[in-house]
Amino acid sequence: MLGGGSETSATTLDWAMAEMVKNPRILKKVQDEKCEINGYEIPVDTKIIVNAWAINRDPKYWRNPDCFEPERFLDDNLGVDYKGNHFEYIPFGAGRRICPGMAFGMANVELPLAMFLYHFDWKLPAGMKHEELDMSESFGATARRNGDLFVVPVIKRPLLPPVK
Ligand code: HEM
Repeated sequence: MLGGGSETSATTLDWAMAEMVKNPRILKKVQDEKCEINGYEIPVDTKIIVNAWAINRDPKYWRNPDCFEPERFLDDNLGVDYKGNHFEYIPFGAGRRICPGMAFGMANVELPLAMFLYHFDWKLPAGMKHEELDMSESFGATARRNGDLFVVPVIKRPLLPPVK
């Protein structure tokens, strides 16, 4: 393992340096190279934040991007999942810094949501109409709802059978 790991890298470095000093044009080109991505020059120490919010709503990739249409993910042709393989949908990020808690996060969301929907029906309070529900977001590390959500649970399938 030591031989396989050190000899190979040392020989490659050795030859790379030999080729560079023998070809000064290439040496200079490599030394002059700066970090440039898609035509943008990225200076050292730049902090870059990926705007996942905008990417996940980009009309170039999403039909009716601002509409709640979860059925879009059932569409076989879409073939997009949340696991970081499809860059147009990155709720957990992608690449080597992808969210390491993805499986835990999914269980944390899916299980309670399934139980909320299976055991209860949900109504809005005081005769509020569903189209009146305020959906504005607040700014922050996560896009939380602007105000608290008030909903009235109506038992549909109790956890325990009714006592006789
Ligand atoms: C629905 C739930 C969750 C969502 C939507 C979510 C989303 C994200 C996103 C977008 C990132 C940034 C990824 C990137 O930089 O490309 C991230 C990073 C991270 N998440 Fe999550 N996350 C969730 C749950 C969790 C849970 C349950 C844990 C821990 C138990 C967790 C731990 C972390 C950590 C440690 C990082 C930083 C990883 C790094 O920078 O290398 N997350 N998450």
